[in-house]
Amino acid sequence: DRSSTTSPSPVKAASGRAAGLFEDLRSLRTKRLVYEWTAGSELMGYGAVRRSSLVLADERASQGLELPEESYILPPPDLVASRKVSPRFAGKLSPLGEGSKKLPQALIIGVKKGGTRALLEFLRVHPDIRAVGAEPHFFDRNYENGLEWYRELMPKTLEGQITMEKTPSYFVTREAPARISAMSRDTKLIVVVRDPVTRAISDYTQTLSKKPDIPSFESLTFKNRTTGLIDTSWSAIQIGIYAKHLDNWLQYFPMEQILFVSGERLISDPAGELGRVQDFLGLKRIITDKHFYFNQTKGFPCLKKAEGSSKPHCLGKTKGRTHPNIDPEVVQRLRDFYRPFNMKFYQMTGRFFGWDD
Ligand SMILES: Nc1ncnc2c1ncn2[C@@H]1O[C@H](COP(=O)(O)OS(=O)(=O)O)[C@@H](OP(=O)(O)O)[C@H]1O
Repeated sequence: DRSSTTSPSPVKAASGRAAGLFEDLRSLRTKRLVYEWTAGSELMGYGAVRRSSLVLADERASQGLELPEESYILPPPDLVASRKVSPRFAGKLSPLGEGSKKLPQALIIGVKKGGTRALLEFLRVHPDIRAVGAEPHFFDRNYENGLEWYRELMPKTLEGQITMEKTPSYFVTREAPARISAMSRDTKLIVVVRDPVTRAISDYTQTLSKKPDIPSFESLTFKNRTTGLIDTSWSAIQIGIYAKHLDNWLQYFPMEQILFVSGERLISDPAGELGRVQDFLGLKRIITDKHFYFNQTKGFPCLKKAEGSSKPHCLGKTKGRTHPNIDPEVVQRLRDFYRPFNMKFYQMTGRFFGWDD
């Protein structure tokens, strides 16, 4: 039943437990900030763009809003629906265009710069997964458009196929858990996490590529460089406090419904992480080692054959950028800052991600 809206008691139990764990965070020096973050943060807000923003890239750029990755700007739904069956859909959709559009049963909700595009592209190889290429931003920016609008964006699926989308900002959107739970409390959630320090630098590198005149990473990191006080209102820093964001999700979803993928392992052992994801989604392990090769030039694993194609496929040039060198002292200060939050996150998820060696 995908229309139920109330939470079962296990969710409450899980959230109670999480709340307890999170209480420990109060003892941290950062306590005051943790609680300030929940209100009025740019991250928690939505509604900057209420209309279908997916095709308004230029307009959004002029409003200073973040653009989706170039090649993933979605064409209008009508165009998608009327498109002739391409080789991309080979074996998944009959030439008659059979199947129906369903709301997603699984979502990649984050984190920004975690490796979400790689995960989605790899998952699309599976014959039982159909995914939207663009980021719909439904549960943050486009919620007012309604569920029918959202469903229209989805590809047609046949019986047994799983519909998916990825929008990395959901993980830090305060309203997202309640909204997703209202769509279906059975939604499976996947979070690709990455060392928060590297993630912050990656995030900064992306912003820098669009706005070359922004201040240095080092100066944005601190509220006051002399005292070493970190500016936790800077989104590049805030997104990496995974334990705090996760706490919000646990108010609506039990831990068993959330899978954490290691962004680092997704690079060093893509087949291993994909195995876990396929298990979590209840799918046969079809994506294996055989699907990947390590591309020396790219420096990343790539697909031997992309979805519906016979050609090798690496992610685009915005994935796997060279990061600027950051003052090692600043990196160390950030490591110290994140350590307790990382520990809490390992404790909550039951997985050691190894960011704090
Ligand atoms: N196979 C493969 N190829 C290329 N890149 C890979 C791959 N696997 C993971 N990554 C890492 O993905 C990082 C980008 O993360 P996201 O796709 O989540 O970014 S975004 O939030 O959607 O913009 C990107 O971050 P940067 O290295 O900082 O560019 C990559 O490190």
